Amino acid sequence: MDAFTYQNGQLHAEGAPLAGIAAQFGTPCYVYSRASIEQQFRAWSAALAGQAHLLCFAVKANSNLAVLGLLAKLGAGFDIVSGGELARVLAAGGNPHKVVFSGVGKSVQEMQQALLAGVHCFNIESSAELLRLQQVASRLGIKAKVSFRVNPDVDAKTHPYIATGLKDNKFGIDIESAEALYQQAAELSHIELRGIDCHIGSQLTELAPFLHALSHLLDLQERLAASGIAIKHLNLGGGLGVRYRDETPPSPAEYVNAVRQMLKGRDLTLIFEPGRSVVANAGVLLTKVEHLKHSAHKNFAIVDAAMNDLIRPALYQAWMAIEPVSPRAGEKRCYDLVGPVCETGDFIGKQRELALAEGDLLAVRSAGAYGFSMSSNYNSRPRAAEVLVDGSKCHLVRRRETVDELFAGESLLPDEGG
Ligand SMILES: Cc1ncc(COP(=O)(O)O)c(C=O)c1O
Ligand SMILES: N[C@@H](CCCC[NH3+])C(=O)O
Repeated sequence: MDAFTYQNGQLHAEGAPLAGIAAQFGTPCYVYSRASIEQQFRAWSAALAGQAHLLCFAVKANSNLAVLGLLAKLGAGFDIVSGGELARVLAAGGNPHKVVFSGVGKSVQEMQQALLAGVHCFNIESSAELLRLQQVASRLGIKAKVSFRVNPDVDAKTHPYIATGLKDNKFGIDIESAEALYQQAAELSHIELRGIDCHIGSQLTELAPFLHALSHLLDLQERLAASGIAIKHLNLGGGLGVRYRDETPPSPAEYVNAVRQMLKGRDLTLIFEPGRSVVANAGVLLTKVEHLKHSAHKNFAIVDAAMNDLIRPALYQAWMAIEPVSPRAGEKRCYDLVGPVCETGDFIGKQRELALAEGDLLAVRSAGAYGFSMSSNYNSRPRAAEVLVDGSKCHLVRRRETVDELFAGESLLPDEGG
């Protein structure tokens, strides 16, 4: 399902015209479709029907409270990577017992917060982290449930900045040395071994790397079982890709079916941590053309959204579709769409054939994942508003930041006079 369609020549989010949203809430503005988020999450759940599982939405992909709240109501668990994300999950009504805590650098304070909240599992990425967790847990008198994130040295065939399953990446434990670590953990008083975890990268468009990694995990599970360590769950992380342009990623059902085939006969709970595949295509970034700038060899459309609002093009050279909200007749030109930020890398899209005039609205598609959640205040730009559309109703789920808020925590030096 595509929630963003032209109706009477106007781009809509479900039943709401994007031009109306821009008029009401201003631009730049993120717009999400409730139906689209729910449909994608349900596609994952349906694929796992009849299999013991936990679906933990990766909060980093889109951490707006309203989005987390919708998913919590559908029974989602959450994959978090910070104390801040845990606080968001709790504020959105998420169940802490369905939370898995990932990330290479958990602080003492964050471990404590997660233990007290009663999270389902810590995904541990080093022996140093294991020993720290043992200390914190024993101080609190709580047993920490743990899985080790192993690095299976599998090429995810994605952008190098978002590949995480190769030996050179900072993530996970070399799968060769994992067994020794499980043995060490089994001796610790406040650690309870639960699972094996991996996440080899994001925006994967083929099944083979996932299944290759899974085969390594199953080998490890067998070796551990032979040495008396029973594993209850396998966590395959996130990573399922989406279509930005012409990619043809597997559906959640195709992916999950292939995994279930390989699991046959084993009594294991499956955990997944999907982020992008749930929300990317459920969101757009709405932006307005401020100026057109033509020279002999280049046409620029300067829009009011910039790299601080959406960093994916600048950071990964990511291609995001850009569509006019009210397509106009007239000559198309080849434009680079750039933001107002003072960086040459500040672009939203390059070489796009569009007919444009000042004041036109554009929708940057597939912006529901790693859009607002990666935005910043660079150039002292307040962060965008976020709107969640439900049918023809538009809910402002985060108001635009104000300039005063940007420096509210700052202070001038004390007066040095007299
Ligand atoms: C540990 C972990 N789990 C889950 C995810 C979510 O990945 P994706 O958005 O590709 O599904 C990520 C991000 O890549 C991650 O680092
Ligand atoms: N932020 C990345 C995905 C990496 C997620 C972090 N594990 C993106 O926009 O594609």
